[in-house]
Amino acid sequence: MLSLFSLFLFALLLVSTRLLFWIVNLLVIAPLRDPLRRVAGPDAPFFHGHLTHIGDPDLSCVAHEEWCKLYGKTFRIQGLGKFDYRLMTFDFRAISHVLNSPIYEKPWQTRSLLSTVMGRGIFAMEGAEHHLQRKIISPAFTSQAVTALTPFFFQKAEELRDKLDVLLNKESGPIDISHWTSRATFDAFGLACLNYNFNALDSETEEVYLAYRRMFHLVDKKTVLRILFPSLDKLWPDAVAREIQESRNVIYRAGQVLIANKKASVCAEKCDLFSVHDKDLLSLLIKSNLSNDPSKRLSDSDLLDQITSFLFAGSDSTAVALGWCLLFLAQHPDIQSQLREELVQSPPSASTIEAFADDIPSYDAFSGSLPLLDAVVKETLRFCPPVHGTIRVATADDVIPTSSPVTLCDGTVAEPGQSIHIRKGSFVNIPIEGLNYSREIWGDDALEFRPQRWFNLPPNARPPAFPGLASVMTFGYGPHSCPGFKFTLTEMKTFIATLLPHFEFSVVEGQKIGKYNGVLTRPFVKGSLSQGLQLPLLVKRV
Ligand code: HEM
Repeated sequence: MLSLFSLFLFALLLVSTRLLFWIVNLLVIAPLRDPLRRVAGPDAPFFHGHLTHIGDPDLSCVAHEEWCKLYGKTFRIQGLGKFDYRLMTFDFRAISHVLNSPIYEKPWQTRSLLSTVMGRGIFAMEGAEHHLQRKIISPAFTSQAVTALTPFFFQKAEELRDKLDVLLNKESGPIDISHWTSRATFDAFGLACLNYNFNALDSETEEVYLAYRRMFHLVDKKTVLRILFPSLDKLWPDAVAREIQESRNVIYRAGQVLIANKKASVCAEKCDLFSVHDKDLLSLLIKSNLSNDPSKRLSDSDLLDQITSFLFAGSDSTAVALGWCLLFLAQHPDIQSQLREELVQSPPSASTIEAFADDIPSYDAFSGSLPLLDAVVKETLRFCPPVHGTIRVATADDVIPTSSPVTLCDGTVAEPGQSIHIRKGSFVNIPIEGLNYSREIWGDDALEFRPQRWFNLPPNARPPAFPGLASVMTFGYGPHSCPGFKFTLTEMKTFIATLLPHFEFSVVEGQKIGKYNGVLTRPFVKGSLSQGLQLPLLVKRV
C-alpha cells in the first residue's frame, strides 16, 4: 500500500512536471513556431522587452519614430521577453483588420482589471454580448442625446468659473487646474449620466463621489502580479483589493436606489416610453432597455455596471483632456487671446457648441461660427490623447493584411498584399499617441501644438485615408471605439467657452509639466512627482 507521503510525492512530481513542461513550452517550444519571429523589429535581451519604451510618453515618441524608420509601419516588439513577440503597427489596413475582426479581443488581463473596478460593463464584453450592449447604449450617445445634455455641461462650467473666482479672492499662487477640472467633470457626469448632483465642486465629502475617486486612484496602484493573476484578489486580497471592494459596495448601494427610483419614474409613464422628460444617460438606458426584447434586457446590476463603466471611462478622461487643453493655451498665449476673441465675439449657446461636436462634414458646414474653439479642442485631443495606446490579443491563428511593405528578419521585404501571419495568443499593440504624432499623417510639424492645422488638414489626416473618430485616433476605432466622443467634444468646448472669456491662464515660470502614464495620461510637475499628479497654472481675471 502506498503511504500518504508517497502519494504526496507522486502528486508533487506530477504538478512539477506539468509546470516544467508549461515553462519549456512558453519559453522555448511555442516561440520557435511563432510566425512573428520572421518579422523584423527592435532587439532586446531574452528577459527584457519594450513595454517601457511604448508605455513611457518620454520614450515612446522617439522609439515609435525610430522603429518606423528602421522597419516600416509594421514590426514586432518584445513584450516580457523574447518568448513574447508582439506586433506593433501604424498601417491603417492592419489596424482596421485587427480592430474590426472578431478574432481579436481585449486581453483577459485588461478585461479582468477593468471588471474588478467597473463590474461587467461594456468594457469587459466581447462578441454577441458586446454587440447587444452597444445596441442598448447607442441611443444615449446620438447627437440629439448629447445636445440634450449640454445644459448640464454649461451648469457645471459656470459653477467652476464661479469657484475659480472665489479662489482668486483668497489665493494668488498657482491653482492645480487638474484637481478642479476633475471635480467639475465628475459633477457634470453625475448630472448627465444619473441626473444626480454629487456637488463635488462645492465640497469633496459626498460618499459616492469619494468612493469613485478612491477607485480611480486605486486602479493605478494595482501591481503587475495582481493584474496578471487576478484570482489572487479573491484568494488573498491585499489592501488595494479590499479598498476597491469597499468602494464598489458604496457605489452599488447608492446605484441600486437610483436605478429603482428612475425605473419607477420611467414605468409611471410607460404607456409612452419616449415621453419621459429626463434626458440623462440612465433614463435613456432604462428606456432603451425596456423597449428591448424581454429576453435580452439588462438586469439592474448590469445597468449599474454600465453606468459605473461610463463614469470611469468618461468623467476623468474628459477632465484630463480639459486640463491639457488649458496647459496648451497657457503655453501659447497668442492662441489663447485669439480664441478668447472668438468666444467674446460670438458667445456660444448649446446649439453652436453641439454643431462642432460632429465630425468633419458638420465642421465644414459650421466653420463660420466657432472654428478656433473646434480646432483647439481637436488639436488638444490629437496632441495629448488621454489614452496612450490600446492592445488586442489574437484568439486564433490569423493573417493580417497590410498596405505598406513589412521588413522580414532575413532582410527580404513582404510587399503590400502579402499578409503577416500571427498565432493565437499573440498581442497586437495599437499606438494611439504614435498615430496622432505620425509625421507621415500630420506633416513635419506633427510634434507641435498647432490648432491652425485643422483649417487645412493634410490629405493623409482626412477621411477616407484617415479612419479615426473626429479625425484623431484618440477615441479608438472599430466596434469597441469610444461611444462618448461627441459627449467629450461637447463638454470640453462648453467648459473652455465658459472659462476663457473670464480668465487668463499662464504657466508657472521654470516649471516643466510631464506626462505620467497610468490608465490615463495625466500631467505632473517634473521633478516633483512625489507630490502627486497635478497641473499648477497661474489664473488671472481678464
Ligand atoms: C477625452 C475623453 C475620452 C477618451 C480619450 C476616450 C477614449 C476611449 C478609447 C481609446 C476607447 C477604446 C478603447 C479600446 O479600443 O481599447 C474608448 C472606449 C469607450 N469609451 Fe471613451 N474616451 C473618452 C470619453 C468617454 C466618454 C465621455 C464616455 C461616456 C460618456 C466614454 C465611454 C466609453 C465606453 C463605454 C467605451 C467602451 C466601448 C466598447 O468597448 O464598446 N468615453 N474610449
